[in-house]
Amino acid sequence: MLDKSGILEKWTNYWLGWQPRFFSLENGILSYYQNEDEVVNGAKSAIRISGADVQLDAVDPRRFDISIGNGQRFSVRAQNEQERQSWIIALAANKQKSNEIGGLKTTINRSDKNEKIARKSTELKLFCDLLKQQTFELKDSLLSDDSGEDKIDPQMLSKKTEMLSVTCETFLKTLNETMKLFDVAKNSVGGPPMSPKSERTGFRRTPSTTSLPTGLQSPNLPKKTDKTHRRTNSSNVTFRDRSDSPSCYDTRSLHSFHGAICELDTIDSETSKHKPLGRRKTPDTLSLDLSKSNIHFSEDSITPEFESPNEHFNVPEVDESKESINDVPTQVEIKAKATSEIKEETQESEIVEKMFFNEIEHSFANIKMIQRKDELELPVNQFLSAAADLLLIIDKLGSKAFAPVKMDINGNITKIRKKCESDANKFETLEDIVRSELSTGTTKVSNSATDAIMWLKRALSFVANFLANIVNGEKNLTAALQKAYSVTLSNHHSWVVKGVFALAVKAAPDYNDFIRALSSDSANLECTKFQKTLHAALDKYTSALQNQLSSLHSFYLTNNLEFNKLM
Ligand SMILES: CCCCCCCCCCCCC/C=C/[C@@H](O)[C@H](CO[C@@H]1O[C@H](CO)[C@@H](O)[C@H](O)[C@H]1O)NC(=O)CCCCCCCCCCCCCCCCC
Repeated sequence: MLDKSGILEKWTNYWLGWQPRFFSLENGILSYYQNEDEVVNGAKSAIRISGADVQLDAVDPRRFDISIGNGQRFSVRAQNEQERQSWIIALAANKQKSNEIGGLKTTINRSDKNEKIARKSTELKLFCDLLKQQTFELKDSLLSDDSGEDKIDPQMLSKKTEMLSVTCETFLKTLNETMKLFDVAKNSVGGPPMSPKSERTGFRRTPSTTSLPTGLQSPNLPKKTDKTHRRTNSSNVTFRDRSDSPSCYDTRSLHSFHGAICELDTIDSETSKHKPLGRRKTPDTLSLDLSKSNIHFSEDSITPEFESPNEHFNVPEVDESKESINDVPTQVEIKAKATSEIKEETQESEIVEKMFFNEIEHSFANIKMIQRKDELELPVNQFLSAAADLLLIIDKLGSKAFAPVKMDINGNITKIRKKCESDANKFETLEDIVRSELSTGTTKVSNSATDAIMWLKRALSFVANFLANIVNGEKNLTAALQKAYSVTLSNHHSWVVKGVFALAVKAAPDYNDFIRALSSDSANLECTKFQKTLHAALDKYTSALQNQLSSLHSFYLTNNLEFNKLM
């Protein structure tokens, strides 16, 4: 999960206005403290983010509001727009993750479809922000600097465009999924089905604000010409409306939500001037309550002060899932198990050939480190070949979302190889290469091999950590990746790359598909022997890689080469 902490200004009341507070987002809980020193004394308040809805303020680029249900919300301001984006991504990733873990439990009685739509909507908002930011970054990297010199770095450019294309693809995929969900939701409340053509493409023509299909438009919904009832802004997805009828899962609400998603760019922000919060009454607001995954009219949403005596921990109860009482195996099942065990015995000899680890030519598990003085060092060729072979698994997983990862690792392997080829010195170990750059003072020059080895080390640490999580029994790949990311790469990444990570993780396969990718097509994943053998091989591979990386990392630390510029 993308955890985050730092100072945000929180709206307190009209007397005190915006006050700096220390916020911490961890494991799906957003807590805040008077200041960082107060963390030891416990939070002033905390909310579970899975039950909250985050809204960007359309006017103030630093501000966002967090609705915590029952019409309650609080407002905060980041230091700048980028910092706000970074919080939004962290909140969205936490929300997404919390929902994966416990979302359905907390909303057991609510419509699954609406829950999904709500999540998709949050994701779309996030991707939209990411797209904008990545486009600006791309533009920036294409502009010459003040000296008039061309500062285009082809490798950097291609990395950025690759990441942008991942974001675009995921955005479209999510939009497509959202449209399908809408269609299902609408059909289930009596709306017309998609036309065969739009069904095929997954997209439909977007009704404009004034032209929702006749019959779908509520007489109470705002008319575009009616200035007093314009949409307030694009991000809040909140409408002014005259209606006073609260209604969950209302056909009319679903249609207006559909319109909202599709019209993000055409929404009028004229009426969106913000009153600072405090106790503010916003009568007749038609809002999309994403946390509850339903869309409702709240007649009277009072915004409480987060610090008022009424503010509270809004951590919804989680229903424990009930255990099945039907776990005792029947005689037939016992027999079947015995038969499959016999089969497994006979398959045992084939198992060994059926795994990624035996198919690759170069494995970290087979690397023999080289003794130098008191230290063991890493043989260049063996290590780079093992890293290159690791990428084969990414090919097998097949998603384009992993392209930036492949490119990054491949790029570094190539840089290191080139360094070896261009230098008359014969480098036996990776450490030899770094020592050579240390002696010439070139470790920090652009495209140095020292830099490439450092990033390769970081990428592989991520992989090793991810695999260790699997070896330790984590069966949720997204969780394994997120845990690995938070302890290895996250500290080195800017919020844009963190966003790309959040997207790439969405393309992660499920556990069985991953195991299948590590096996041959004919492998029997159910077979216990196969599982044990695979587990042992994975363990061996991971431990070897961890040892090698830890030795390389010590070398970097000793030589003060580990630096922390955010990428
Ligand atoms: C199950 C597979 C899921 C994979 C999900 C992975 C998602 C990771 C997404 C991260 C995207 C990062 C893209 C690139 C970021 C770069 O900006 C960053 C910095 O680059 C460096 O910049 C330097 C300065 O200019 C430059 O000099 C240097 O050359 C360049 O590298 N790079 C990084 O942060 C490195 C990120 C690498 C991420 C590695 C992920 C590897 C995932 C592999 C998973 C497969 C595991 C299966 C293994 C099974 C084996 C048995």
